[in-house]
Amino acid sequence: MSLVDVENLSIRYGANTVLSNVSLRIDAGEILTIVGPNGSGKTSLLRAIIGAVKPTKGTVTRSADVRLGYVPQKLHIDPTLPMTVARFLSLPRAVAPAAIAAALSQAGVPDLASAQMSRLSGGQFQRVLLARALIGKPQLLLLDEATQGLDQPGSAAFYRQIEAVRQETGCAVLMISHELHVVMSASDRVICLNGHVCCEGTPEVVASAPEYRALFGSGTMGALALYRHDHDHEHHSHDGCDHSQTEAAE
Ligand SMILES: Nc1ncnc2c1ncn2[C@@H]1O[C@H](COP(=O)(O)OP(=O)(O)OP(=O)(O)O)[C@@H](O)[C@H]1O
Repeated sequence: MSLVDVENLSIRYGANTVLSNVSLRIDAGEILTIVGPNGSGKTSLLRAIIGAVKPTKGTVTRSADVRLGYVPQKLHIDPTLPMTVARFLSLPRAVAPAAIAAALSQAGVPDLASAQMSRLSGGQFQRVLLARALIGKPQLLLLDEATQGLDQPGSAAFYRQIEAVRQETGCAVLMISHELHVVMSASDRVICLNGHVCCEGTPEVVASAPEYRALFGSGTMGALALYRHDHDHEHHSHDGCDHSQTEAAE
């Protein structure tokens, strides 16, 4: 059963078309990763899925009453503001201490309830954001480059936690990531985005696809060649890809 159906989605900001004719579905319980260079429309896609951006064209259909949990890329909290983790998790609505404890435990940081937000390490902070997303018992967890700023072991541990959460709760996960070599192994399916869907499939299929290699290179699963897009691959007319539009938008 699909939780979200995106059909022929296009998003334009003024004259800038950032997504053209993107279609995808997210099924219950699957881990789907979106990869793509900077400015390729990943965040815009995610924001359209949660309803924060209106499609210019196309539709986003969420299954009735689907519960979403969103882990943002970053959240700035004024370091001079005293606030415990438990208090933070009770904003904007009060949450029972047992629910806070359960969410923190699921996020892998069971002992942090009374810690000060300003004293958390980067990895602990991201897990608290994960705990916040888990409080509503989401059926779909959306993560927007949630490991930005963490070192490689830190992000690998974070993604293992995500897999554990999926295992425990059965939620589906949609994540955006630049750390392809790390998330690829944790994903059931990968979509490579560059204003349009360049290629998609299992991690193995995407990693060996010429479109993916053109974007990310092939060394260490592309990890060393991020963000380069030479447009040296060809699209066939039947795949509906139009790079001229994306390039004009960049
Ligand atoms: N609210 C907005 N108004 C105008 N332009 C926007 C808005 N949000 C994003 N953009 C532009 O749309 C393009 C795609 O941005 P988006 O954040 O979706 O890409 P991204 O793939 O997530 O990028 P990154 O990897 O750098 O986070 C960028 O050129 C960006 O400047």
